[in-house]
Amino acid sequence: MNISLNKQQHPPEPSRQAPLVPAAATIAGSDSGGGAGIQADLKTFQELGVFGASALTAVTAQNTLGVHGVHPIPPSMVTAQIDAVAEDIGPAAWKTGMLFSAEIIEAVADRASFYKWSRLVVDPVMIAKGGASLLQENAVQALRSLLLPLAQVVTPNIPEAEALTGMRIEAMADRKEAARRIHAWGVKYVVLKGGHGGNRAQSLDLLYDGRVFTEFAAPWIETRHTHGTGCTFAAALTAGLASGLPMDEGVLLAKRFIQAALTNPLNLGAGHGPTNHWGYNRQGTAGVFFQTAPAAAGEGEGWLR
Ligand SMILES: Nc1ncnc2c1ncn2[C@@H]1O[C@H](COP(=O)(O)OP(=O)(O)OP(=O)(O)O)[C@@H](O)[C@H]1O
Ligand SMILES: Cc1ncc(CO)c(N)n1
Repeated sequence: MNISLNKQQHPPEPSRQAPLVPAAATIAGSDSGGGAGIQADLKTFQELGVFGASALTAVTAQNTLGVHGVHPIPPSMVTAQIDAVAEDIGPAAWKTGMLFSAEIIEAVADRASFYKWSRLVVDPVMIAKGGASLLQENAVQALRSLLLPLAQVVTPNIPEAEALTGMRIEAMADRKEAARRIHAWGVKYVVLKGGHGGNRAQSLDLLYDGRVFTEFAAPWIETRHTHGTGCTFAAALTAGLASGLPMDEGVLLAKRFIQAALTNPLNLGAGHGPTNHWGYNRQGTAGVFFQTAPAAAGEGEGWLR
């Protein structure tokens, strides 16, 4: 029998039938330990009923104790993966995670504007939990000037927001000022995550749409199993947007998902263990509070669901 590995002469006819599930794609690095990066994204998509596609930006040798090595993918290969997914699968939402270099950011921004993605979630990954750098220093500027203006939403943690804006963030007023500055670069929504906020009573995330601040708060969970919380949170938001949720409901879904994923740890690894991606569907979660600010006179304040 003759087996030919040659490329097909004609691309297969794309299906004209409506897909049974929404699709989303992640442009991110591989975490060999399975708790963060592309692995966390795809597991989260799957748990939330969304088909996951991917474009790999880097391979990391990594576990719960640290990052042992980083091998970036050539930018042209990142572009080729995005084109392959965009032209055939047509995801309803895209997410970026570890992008590593200014060259990869340029390639991704080029594709984002070419395909005019309306639902693009940018998680500005910079440093792994153990302290290893996942974004070269000279790439922060590229992220800010090339990618953020094309994003629907950006999800920095506090150190990332500090690196992007160059300001110190301590009080709530600083968080709001940072969100305002980031929003001014053209991104439609900013979610400033509070996992690094130093408040051991609650974890509070702030959504800013250029007009109103919405707070999403949940009880703080004392655990060392926090590897990949940022990736998982942004992936859940991406899945929500791919499923047609408006931004505030997408953030609420993400907050509930990460709360459940932190609640029942899997006890894997000796360091920062992975979160439990099954938690949301197996255990569910309660106690995520939301309020719009200014919260004066109780306007728009309350339990969302
Ligand atoms: N111990 C905790 N208890 C409750 N919620 C938490 C805790 N740690 C993080 N979160 C929540 O998890 C989400 C991710 O936040 P975080 O600020 O930790 O992201 P990150 O630093 O980008 O994660 P990573 O280190 O994986 O990149 C946010 O919704 C945050 O409020
Ligand atoms: C590949 C990868 N992406 C993102 C993070 C951030 O958690 C990580 N540790 N590794």
